[in-house]
Amino acid sequence: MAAPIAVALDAPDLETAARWASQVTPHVSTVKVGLELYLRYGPDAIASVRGANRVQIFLDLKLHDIPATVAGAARSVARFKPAFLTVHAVGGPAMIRSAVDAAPGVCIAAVTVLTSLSDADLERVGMSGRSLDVARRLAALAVEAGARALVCSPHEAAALREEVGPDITLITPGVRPAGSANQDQARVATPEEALRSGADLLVIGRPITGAQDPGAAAAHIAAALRRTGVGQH
Ligand SMILES: O=c1ccn([C@@H]2O[C@H](COP(=O)(O)O)[C@@H](O)[C@H]2O)c(=O)[nH]1
Repeated sequence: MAAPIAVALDAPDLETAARWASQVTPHVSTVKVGLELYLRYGPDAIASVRGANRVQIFLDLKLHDIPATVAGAARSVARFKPAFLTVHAVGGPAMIRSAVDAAPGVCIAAVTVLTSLSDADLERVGMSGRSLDVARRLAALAVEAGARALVCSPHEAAALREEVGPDITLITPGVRPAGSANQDQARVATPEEALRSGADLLVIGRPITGAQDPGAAAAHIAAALRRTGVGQH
C-alpha cells in the first residue's frame, strides 16, 4: 500500500519533476505541484507529473485574494482534477467558501499557519498568540466555511483533530526524518511523530528529492511509517 506521503516536487524544470514523480510513485500516495513548477509550466506541470503514474495530485497554489478572484482561479484549475487545492485560511470565510463552491470535485485544503513561521515571526506579522492557538482559530473558521482539509504543522495536528473531528483531512508539511536539516522550516517533526499526532498526509520535499536516490528515500520513509502501525488498515 502506498504511504500517506505527498512528495513536494519543487523542481526547476519539468523533466526533473517528472523523473522524481516516477521514482517515488511506487511508494507514496500523492505528489505535490507547487508554485515553482505551476507558475513556470501551468497545466503541463500536472500532466507531466501525472504521466502514467497512479497517484493523486496535490495542487498547492495557496490562493489568497478576494472571493471572486479565488473562485475564478479555483474554477480554472478544477478541470485538471487535483485531489487537493490549497487556499490560505487568512483569506477569510467568504474566500474559502468561494473556492469550495467553484471547485465541487476538489478537496479544498486551508493553510492555517505556514510551517516556516515561528511564534516570534507570527508576532511580527501582527498575529498575536501562539501558533497553536492561531492555527486552531483558523482551522475552525476554515472548516465552518466548507474546507474539508487543513494544512498545519505536525505540532498542531493533535489539537486540530480535537477541534475539527475525524472527518477532516489533516495535511502536515514541516516533516523531517531524524538527522535531516530543518532548512527553512520552523515547526518540524519526524514522519513517525507526525503520523502519531493524527496527520493523514505528510508533505515531504527536500529530504526525498534532495537524496541521491529519491525513490529509495521515499521507500525508506514509507517502510518506517508502516512499522509504526498507525493508519494501517
Ligand atoms: O505551511 C506550509 C504549507 C506548504 N508547504 C509546502 O510544503 C513543501 C515542503 O517542502 P520541504 O522541502 O519538505 O520543506 C513545500 O513545497 C512548501 O511550499 C510548507 O512547507 N509549509
